[in-house]
Amino acid sequence: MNILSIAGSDPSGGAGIQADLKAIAANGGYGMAVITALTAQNTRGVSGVQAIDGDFVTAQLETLSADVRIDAVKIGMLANQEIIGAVAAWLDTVNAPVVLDPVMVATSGDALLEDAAALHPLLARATVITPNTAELGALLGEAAAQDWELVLEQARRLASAHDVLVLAKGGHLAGAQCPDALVSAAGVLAEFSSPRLATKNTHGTGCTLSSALATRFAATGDWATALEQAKGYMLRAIGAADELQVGSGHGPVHHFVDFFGAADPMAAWWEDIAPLRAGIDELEFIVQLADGSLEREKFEYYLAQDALYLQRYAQVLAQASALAPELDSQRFWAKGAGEILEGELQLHRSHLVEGLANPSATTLNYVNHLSSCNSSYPELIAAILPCYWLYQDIGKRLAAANYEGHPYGDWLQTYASEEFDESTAQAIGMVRAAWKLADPAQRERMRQAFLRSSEHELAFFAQAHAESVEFSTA
Ligand SMILES: Nc1ncnc2c1ncn2[C@@H]1O[C@H](COP(=O)(O)OP(=O)(O)O)[C@@H](O)[C@H]1O
Ligand SMILES: Cc1ncc(COP(=O)(O)OP(=O)(O)O)c(N)n1
Repeated sequence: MNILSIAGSDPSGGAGIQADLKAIAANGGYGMAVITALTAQNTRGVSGVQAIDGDFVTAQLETLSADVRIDAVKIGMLANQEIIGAVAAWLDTVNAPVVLDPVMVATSGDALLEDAAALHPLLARATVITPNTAELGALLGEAAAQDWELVLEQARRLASAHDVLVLAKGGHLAGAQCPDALVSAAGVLAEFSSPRLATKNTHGTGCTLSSALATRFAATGDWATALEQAKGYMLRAIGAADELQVGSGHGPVHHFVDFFGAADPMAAWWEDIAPLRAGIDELEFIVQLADGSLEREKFEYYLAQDALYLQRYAQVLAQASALAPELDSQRFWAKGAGEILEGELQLHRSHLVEGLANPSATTLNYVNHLSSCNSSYPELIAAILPCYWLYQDIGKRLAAANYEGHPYGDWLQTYASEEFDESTAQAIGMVRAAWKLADPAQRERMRQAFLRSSEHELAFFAQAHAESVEFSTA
């Protein structure tokens, strides 16, 4: 997908054309750039602006569109009326979706456009306009809204006045959440909210979000989907902004967080439990399960406890779904809960002759640990993860040991399927994403929740043989 950014240059690389090209590439597009203005700018502010001649902006645009197919256009800083006129005239000659970020003022407070009203001829030519609260107010000739209801109301009026979609953004409001909504003259079409991250490094968020939105729309053809994806990307990029050390003011977001973010914490956690994993492999229960010599009574004891555990685990997954910050993770955890209730528990019951037993102390300890994490989404999913990851890991070795006529053959196969691999990879990805957004204290609580659950897994496998487990990863 070829995405054109028409915008100003920010030499610090956090906003403007430089941010646009990074965000377009990070979202899978091929970025192109027509420059409207040079700024002398760093993370502390703008010290100068030199606009490009309107005729030369036209020359850049016409030369490009004479040769290259353009799948979406993102417009940022336009500096003055002459450039706005040049861009508006060129837009009449092309047929591509247009995301217009009506850049007026930088985070530092410096003006980047002479007059808000000058943008009016462009508004009806755009497909989506992405004003922040100050820009939304300025386009309507009103004060900036201070609450989300008024932002949505102003966005609806702007959409109606110019027959355009408006992306209302709540980044500048107070509160723990940052809501964004796609608004038409008829009202809100889609709304996505994210936690407000505690960082001063938000330089270029508007440029980045609008470029990601244009790119994701070119790829998906659906504005709501594009916004959901762009917002998720934005959150990850802001979440990793502090990893970069650029300037002493408002630094940039981490545009390539998905490629070059900090060393993978999940790999470190997996290493932390390496001795524990080796301990599980050596348990009599696992060894005998693999070679088929495990007494049926012990297998049934384990299965009965596991069935009790899974009933509770399904509730914990449902709770993770309820706490999840966005749709993909809500769906994933809810689906996991459903699969346990409809699939896995059936398999257990098919092996059990009698009704379910009472939970053992080991089982209760494990589910109590999960419950103790259930008010914090990051900690809860970190506690949930070992049950996916360790079973997938052990499942591979058990499946390899399976043989024709193995007494527990169908059970050995369950955790070695491609579907389970996929679910485990997704669960790891979601914990990793939550970790990236967490502050250091919360990251440590997540790690502890993961380690404790891993210990409970070891104890759980050991209980049928009443093997004593003295293990701590602390
Ligand atoms: N501290 C933050 N935490 C999470 N998201 C943020 C934060 N600040 C801005 N955003 C998001 O960045 C995007 C750009 O928003 P905003 O800051 O309102 O626009 P602009 O950069 O144009 O002033 C929005 O999706 C907003 O929710
Ligand atoms: C050259 C240039 N263009 C736009 C901006 C403002 O960008 P924005 O994404 O609104 O980011 P903030 O800096 O306001 O967060 C800019 N500074 N320079």
